[in-house]
Amino acid sequence: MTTTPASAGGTPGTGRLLVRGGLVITAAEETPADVLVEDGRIAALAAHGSSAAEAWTAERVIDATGRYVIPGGVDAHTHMELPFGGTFASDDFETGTRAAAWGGTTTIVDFAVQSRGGALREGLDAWHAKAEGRCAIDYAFHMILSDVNESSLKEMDLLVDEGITSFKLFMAYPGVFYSDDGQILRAMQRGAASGGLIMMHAENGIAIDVLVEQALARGETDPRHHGEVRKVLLEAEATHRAIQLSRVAGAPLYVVHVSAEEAVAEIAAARDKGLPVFGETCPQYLFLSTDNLAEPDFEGAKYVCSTPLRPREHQAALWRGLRGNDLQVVSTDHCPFCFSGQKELGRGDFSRIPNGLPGVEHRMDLLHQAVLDGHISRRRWIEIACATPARMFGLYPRKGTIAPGADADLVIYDPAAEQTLSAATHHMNVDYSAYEGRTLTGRVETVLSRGRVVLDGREYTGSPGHGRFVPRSTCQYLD
Ligand SMILES: NC(=O)NCCC(=O)O
Ligand SMILES: [Zn+2]
Ligand SMILES: [Zn+2]
Repeated sequence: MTTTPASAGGTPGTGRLLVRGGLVITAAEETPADVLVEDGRIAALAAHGSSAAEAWTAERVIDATGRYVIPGGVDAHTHMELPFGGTFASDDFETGTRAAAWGGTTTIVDFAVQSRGGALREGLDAWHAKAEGRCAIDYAFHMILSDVNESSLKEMDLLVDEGITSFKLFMAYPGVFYSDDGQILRAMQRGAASGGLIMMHAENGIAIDVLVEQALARGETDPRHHGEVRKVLLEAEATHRAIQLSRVAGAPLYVVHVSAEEAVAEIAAARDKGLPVFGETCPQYLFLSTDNLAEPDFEGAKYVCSTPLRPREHQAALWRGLRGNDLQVVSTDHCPFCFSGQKELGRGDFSRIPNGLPGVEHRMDLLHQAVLDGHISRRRWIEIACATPARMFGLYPRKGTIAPGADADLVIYDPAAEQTLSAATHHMNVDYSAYEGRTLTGRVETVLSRGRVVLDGREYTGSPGHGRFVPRSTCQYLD
């Protein structure tokens, strides 16, 4: 084990802190080691009881005996304050990043939005203004392209240069975020040239809108019909089409919020050919299903998101995809809307229910439960939740691992603590929990963000404005 000194930087003034006695888990290894933090960075690791570790002194020593010491989570898909369906996602950057910290996530990558007819710059400036001075943890941005034209294509290059190195396109939501195949191909070509990674919402939105209209005409207005019209075949078809377009453009492709077995199969087939195609899924597709969408008295609205929740049988393919690396990342797609006053906008018309689920607080814990349930290994947990999202989006090794020189974004995790998820106890600004009453084993105990303790033995010690914008390099998962 090395004891490399930290380079200058990080968070000056946070001093020296020592995490003693824990099991350090990264994507690469599990090591019983002490971790020395200096000025906001990892300074060194050394085996418990080694002469190097015994010689260390620090202003604060955290006893991690019986605990895991893991990298802070990297959630590469959040939507704080997203405008959608005439309302806004209910977490802003202050409440959303605080909830993320409670759940052991220390970096989010949120989506700045280009409005139709607007410039990328305007959208990016607006998102900087929303986030600056408010975040408890570090943050970065992707850019949503809602209007691919000559000028926005040119702007893509400028954004890559300033650390916005990924762009989301939508094959869904005609008239809102939707891009046609020609626009998609052009954006992919531009991304291929500049290193900007294209992220795809892969659902055939044109066909879905026909089915929505027909369903409503038949009087099928309940939330469960949202799942029925957004058919598996239309996710698979769009995934296939996106892959073919990316091949034509010579561009890598990252498919977001994959929910259907058939879509995983498309990604797996592309990867079998050696193509740079990657997939992300989310906890809601792994733990929830159309049974939730069918809950009576409009309760199913709590589970309306797109791509939609699928029948439970799809979950096995998602877990298999995560184990076999056909899917690389689990992000939350955190996009909360309160049941009262927001989800209720769609009473009598499921197509008016704002799309999205809360989840930024629970990703690390749900995936730890998946370790205990035998779906993934401990190291794979850290790989899909920390290391790979950091590499995929140009944040590694500053984020996503525990190594000398990395930011001291650390989580002391109690693998034996029991907790019950509930809206009464969560920290997200939303009036329901998608996991109400679910009992999990494992809980975040203490969290460091760049060496600063932001959660201290389940007491919140963070503050808005500690979190900084992190410009990203281009995708490192292709290296
Ligand atoms: N996923 C969802 O339902 N809402 C957020 C927007 C998106 O990611 O498509
Ligand atoms: Zn999407
Ligand atoms: Zn999203």
